[in-house]
Amino acid sequence: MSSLEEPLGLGDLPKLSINRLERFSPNACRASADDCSTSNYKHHNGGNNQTIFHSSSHSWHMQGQYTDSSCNGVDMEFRALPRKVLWELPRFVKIVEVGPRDGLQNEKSTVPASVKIELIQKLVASGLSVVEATSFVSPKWVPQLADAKDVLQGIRHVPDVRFPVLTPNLRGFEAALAAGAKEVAVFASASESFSKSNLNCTIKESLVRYRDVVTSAKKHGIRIRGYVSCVVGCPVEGTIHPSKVAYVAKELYDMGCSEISLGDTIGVGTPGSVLAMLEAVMSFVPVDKLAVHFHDTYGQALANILVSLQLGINIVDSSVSGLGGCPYAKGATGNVATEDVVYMLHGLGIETNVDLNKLMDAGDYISKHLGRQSGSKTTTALRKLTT
Ligand SMILES: CC(C)(COP(=O)([O-])OP(=O)([O-])OC[C@H]1O[C@@H](n2cnc3c(N)ncnc32)[C@H](O)[C@@H]1OP(=O)([O-])[O-])[C@@H](O)C(=O)NCCC(=O)NCCSC(=O)C[C@@](C)(O)CC(=O)[O-]
Repeated sequence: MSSLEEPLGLGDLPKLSINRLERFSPNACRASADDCSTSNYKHHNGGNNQTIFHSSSHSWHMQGQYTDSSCNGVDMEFRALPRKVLWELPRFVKIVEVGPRDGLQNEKSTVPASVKIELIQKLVASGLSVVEATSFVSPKWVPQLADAKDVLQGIRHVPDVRFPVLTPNLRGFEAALAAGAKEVAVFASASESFSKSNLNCTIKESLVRYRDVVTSAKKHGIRIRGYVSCVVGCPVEGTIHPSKVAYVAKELYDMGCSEISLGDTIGVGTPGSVLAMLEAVMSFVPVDKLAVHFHDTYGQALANILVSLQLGINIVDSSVSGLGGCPYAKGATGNVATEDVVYMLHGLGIETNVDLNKLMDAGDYISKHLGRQSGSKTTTALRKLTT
């Protein structure tokens, strides 16, 4: 065996003392409630009670062993680490499930309305409180969602859940309203080329249309979400400058959208490019009005979500089983899988109100219908353990 293949012994780690390594274990400092003060499970950040570092977490490393006051032998520098990483995270993240819309709009075969309705009911049963149900768009452009009215009819009795639907223009808004929609979403782009291929109009023209939709929605007391797509990259134009994203986000916010979802439509973002984009947008739109929407083409979505949470965002879009892609963005894969997001958030001690097992059942249901394996790594791993 070459030295590279040999496992490292503790003595090979000169920078970490053995004491430190022992403490970095689930059983370390068990008696922390007695030995260590737990008084530091308060939230800092000027009383912002959204931040985390609380004892109700599921993670061993947050169960009480790290405190400010003296705990015999515990290295201050080491104790600072989880604080540094976790301090600014929200306690609760609202997940906006977009699988039935963003996911199924991209399927080659059209999924029957009855299956969509059952999927939505299963998603709701898992605890999700916002499920984007469908789109009132041209059936010529997106035939997969031509049954929007039937889907909305099928879920109209489901209580206490928000079901936003996409509306590209006044016509779509009126159709959604007639079908019983209580919440709609308009979707602009930060890329001129993508706006033209997705909406057949310029960014400015789309904003004019959306102003009409928002005005009408306000009259009817309908809540409106605004999307910005291509927030870091466009399939035609390549890199998108953060200032373009900030401009469109601000326009949508100023016209009355209550929440702005920032979509990395082709999944090219990294924590670096996402950070720059979010900084620009946050100069114009309050952070509590922002959501992030990552596709996982390059496997960066969870990292991008984490960096977004660290900046204070607490609304995350995702798609059960990682369904999706984008009909106008060749090669773009699905949204980040909701199961993977929930697994990560719960691992960080962040609440979601979502039951992971029930969510995986919903994912299994639609994956089985589509005749393929779940796109969720969490589901794949956990199912292997139980079969
Ligand atoms: C925007 C339009 C409507 C303009 O469509 P258009 O072709 O520019 O305009 P048009 O007015 O000439 O309409 C063409 C046909 O659509 C009809 N029409 C017109 N409006 C509607 C409507 N609301 N509902 C039903 N039908 C409609 C209209 O009546 C006409 O029918 P025809 O006369 O040919 O028989 C069209 O381009 C369209 O529907 N595009 C689909 C856009 C779409 O759904 N894209 C996928 C969304 S995904 C996304 O944007 C990204 C996001 C949000 O997921 C975030 C991310 O992932 O990053």
